[in-house]
Amino acid sequence: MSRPEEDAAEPLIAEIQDEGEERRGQDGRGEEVNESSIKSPGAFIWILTVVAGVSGLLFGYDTGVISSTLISINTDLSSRPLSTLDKSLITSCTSLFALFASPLTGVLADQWGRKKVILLADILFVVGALWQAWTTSVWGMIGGRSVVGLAVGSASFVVPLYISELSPSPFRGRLVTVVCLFITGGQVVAYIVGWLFSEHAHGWRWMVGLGALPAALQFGMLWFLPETPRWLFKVGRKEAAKRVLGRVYGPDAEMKGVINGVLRRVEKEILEEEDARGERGGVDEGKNGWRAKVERVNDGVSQLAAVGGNRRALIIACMLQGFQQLCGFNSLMYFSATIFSMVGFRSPTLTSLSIALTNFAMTLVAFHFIDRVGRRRILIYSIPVMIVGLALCAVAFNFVALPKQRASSIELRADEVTGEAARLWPLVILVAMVTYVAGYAVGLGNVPWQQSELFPLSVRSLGSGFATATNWGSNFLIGISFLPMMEGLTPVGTFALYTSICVVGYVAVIRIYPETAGLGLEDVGELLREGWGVEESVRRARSRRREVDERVRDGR
Ligand SMILES: O[C@H]1[C@H](O)[C@@H](O)[C@H](O)[C@@H](O)[C@H]1O
Repeated sequence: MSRPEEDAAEPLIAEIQDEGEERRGQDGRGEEVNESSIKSPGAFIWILTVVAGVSGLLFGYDTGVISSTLISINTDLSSRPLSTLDKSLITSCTSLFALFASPLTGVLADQWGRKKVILLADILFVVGALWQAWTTSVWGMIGGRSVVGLAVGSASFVVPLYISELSPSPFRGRLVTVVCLFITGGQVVAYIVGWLFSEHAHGWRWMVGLGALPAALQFGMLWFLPETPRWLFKVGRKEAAKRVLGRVYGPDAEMKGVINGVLRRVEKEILEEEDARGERGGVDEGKNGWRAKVERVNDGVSQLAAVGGNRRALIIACMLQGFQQLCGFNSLMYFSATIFSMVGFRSPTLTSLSIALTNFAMTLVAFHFIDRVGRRRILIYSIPVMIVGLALCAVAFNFVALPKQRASSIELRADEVTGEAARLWPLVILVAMVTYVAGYAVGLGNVPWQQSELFPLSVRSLGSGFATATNWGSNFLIGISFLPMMEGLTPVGTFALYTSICVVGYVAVIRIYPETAGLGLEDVGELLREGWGVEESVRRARSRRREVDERVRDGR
């Protein structure tokens, strides 16, 4: 965290206090009430979300395109066919480098600001895409995919953070979900591009190279967009923070009160944090230079572990990100064509498009409901659907006569599976998988990306970086273990294991994940200060819903 360089905004605090005081309701939470009366996010915030969301498109595209790339490379790299080891390394190096990038750029996002990290990710996306398109060797490809991994790792944590720090709280969930729409949309585009280019000689070079285009476009557009008001305020640029909030909320008089309310809460959080740091004997914010920076990172890490509220936020964020991956979804994303081929579908690539399309379509449903229904409730409704889908898959695999060949072979044909089972049970598996993916996309596929709202400003970036690293670590684990598990544990065992992971995840969500929908970013920290805050959050969410219903009924 850099030293606040005071700008000409000294009177601002007094102004904030006066207006904030004026607008606070009897319950002392007036700003929250004001924000909830905003009807729509406004054009500026939409433009900003869409431009930032392009990183999600790149994330989805680069992770989705690999399955068709691998089957189109033939002998183009190192003048030989790809071995199983080559394929595993090319696929998994992206998640591995993403895993390293997220906590690292979590530190950078505090020191440079959120926007500069997105710009850095764009440069990496362009370099990685062109590198892959031009490479002639397997190791060159692994190098290019690793650079893309650094880009995906940085973008996947900083973009939700950027959007959530800019969004008015009633729309924060939906606006962050736009990123997930871009991710899942990017995966659909990748499947389609893969299918279009797979027939062309060296078409895979286009598949991977095309990723440079949106990144370059985003780089150009992002220059004109602002830094987040929370980060600006944190580094002492209070007037700039106020100007950005003015663009987010609009110029009218009522909004002035809302803006001051937001600034007031941010300031209160910063002051409380400084007091706590003083008591703990933390690093002097006035110091600069590398040593002080490293000390500050150490201080951030120990704050995350030692302060109860931060620790709880970190546990919840990492738990959700871990379950998002360990429930096995990406084994379908990466290997559904292999599975559908194994169980006898004649056109496995086309069948696997149904997985990507369901994922995208149901993320649209999440987009519609996430703020109305709430994060916690949406998980409570959707995880059981995943459990049913996975359990049905495990049962159905019992009745499919699988060929004796290795599960990793994609060359199997339907006529190797005989009898009635060849017709009915593969269809049951398809329906079960689509059901599972639908449940996933509505809840677990996107709720964990709301992670930034769990952390107070002082550790928001670092905490989100660690949670994103948990996501990529678990993603890596699923990617390398799926095919061996299908062989060693059998498909029934593999899907039964994913089912039990979902059951554990469900219980954990019920016990420790509070409802954060509709709360101001600064209120979430208060909720987690003394405990998990589940009951209190559910009570508050109920009363907020009642309030909105009444407003709708009265036509306000
Ligand atoms: O939120 C996204 C989304 O659900 C993607 O489809 C999935 O591939 C990613 O791993 C996940 O983080």
